[in-house]
Amino acid sequence: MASANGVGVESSRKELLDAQAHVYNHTFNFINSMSLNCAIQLGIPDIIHKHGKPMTLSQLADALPINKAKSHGLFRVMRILVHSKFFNKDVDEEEAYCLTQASRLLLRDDPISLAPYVISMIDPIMMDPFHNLSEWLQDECLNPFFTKHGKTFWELAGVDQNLNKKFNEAMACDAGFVTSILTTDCRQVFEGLESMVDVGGGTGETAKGIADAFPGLKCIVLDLPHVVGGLEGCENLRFFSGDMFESIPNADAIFLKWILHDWSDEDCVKILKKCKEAITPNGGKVIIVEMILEDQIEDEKATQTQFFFDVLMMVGLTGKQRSEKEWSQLFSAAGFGHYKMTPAALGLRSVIEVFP
Ligand SMILES: C[S@@+](CC[C@H](N)C(=O)[O-])C[C@H]1O[C@@H](n2cnc3c(N)ncnc32)[C@H](O)[C@@H]1O
Ligand SMILES: O=c1cc(-c2ccc(O)c(O)c2)oc2c(O)c(O)ccc12
Repeated sequence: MASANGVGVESSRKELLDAQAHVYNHTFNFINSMSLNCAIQLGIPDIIHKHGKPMTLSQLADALPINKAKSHGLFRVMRILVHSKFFNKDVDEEEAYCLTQASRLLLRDDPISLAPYVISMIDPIMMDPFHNLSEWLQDECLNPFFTKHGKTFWELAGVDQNLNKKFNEAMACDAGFVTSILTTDCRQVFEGLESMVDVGGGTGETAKGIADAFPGLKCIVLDLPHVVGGLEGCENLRFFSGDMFESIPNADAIFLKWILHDWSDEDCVKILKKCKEAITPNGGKVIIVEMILEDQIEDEKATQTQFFFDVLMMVGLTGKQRSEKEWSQLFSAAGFGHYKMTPAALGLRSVIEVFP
């Protein structure tokens, strides 16, 4: 209803238009992900890096295997990525593109490149299940991934070599950055250990980084046959094919990075009980690298990203992200006595040591 001076109409019209813009923005937020995927597929960060100085649109178009008649399309994709701070526009002379810290993390040959991670997560096999979310909420299936593919993610990764390779590379690319922090800022977590099993350690990059930093530490990577099959260890690192729900090799410490967030509370208790059986009595521990959902919202973007990961685990697997209270309930249910958290040791993720 119009107020006497019409302000009501104006503010309600502005509120309505803002709400409409909000709906449009969220409907097309995926274009950020798709533009990022496009830039990585074309190798744009590497091409700009190799150019050695800010690169104009025409120089970039000439360096790319694209149809030059579509250079304006390239401009429009780059405009999105400049807006989302993956590239800067240097305007000293002609407008030219340069890298930001985020796009430096997308350089293919960088030891901490996240390019493989983006490529894996934007793959249609991984993305399609999101279209089944509402259907899954109404059906009896395990998760939207199963609704879409008729298999669990681990079952499909066991038979689809391309999916398996892309995913393992995605997980591996997280290792370099994480181990550089774990073996410095969190060095005390590993000091004094003689043996450690990285359960679900993938292709071993994280364990290798830790084994290199602690030459006296005997490390084992336990993972499924389609992940560790054929992998060769080195001095103090070896691979072990098995099922963490069946048996975990004994060690002073069990390392669980991005494992428990994959699984339901019930499965996490099963895994943690197997870990408790495996750790050395009197001094053994479980080392967990995971997110800890905060109750109070401080950094909205970090919280949103953690919520993204939470829904990701619901869609792709049977897991979730957990608050400190939820973590402590799991530890208690698995028979552990106490825990020590190092919150945000790894930015969005924390280090949790759990003791019998
Ligand atoms: C999300 S990935 C994390 C990999 C690695 N920890 C990292 O952070 O990069 C989960 C890992 O658990 C492994 N996994 C799944 N089910 C398993 C099982 N039953 N026994 C052992 N490993 C398993 C997967 O093959 C995968 O390598
Ligand atoms: O275990 C994981 C599984 C998935 C995953 C599986 C099926 C999907 O359909 C999907 O979209 C994502 O994604 C992960 C991830 O993104 C991480 O950062 C760490 C671990 C995982």
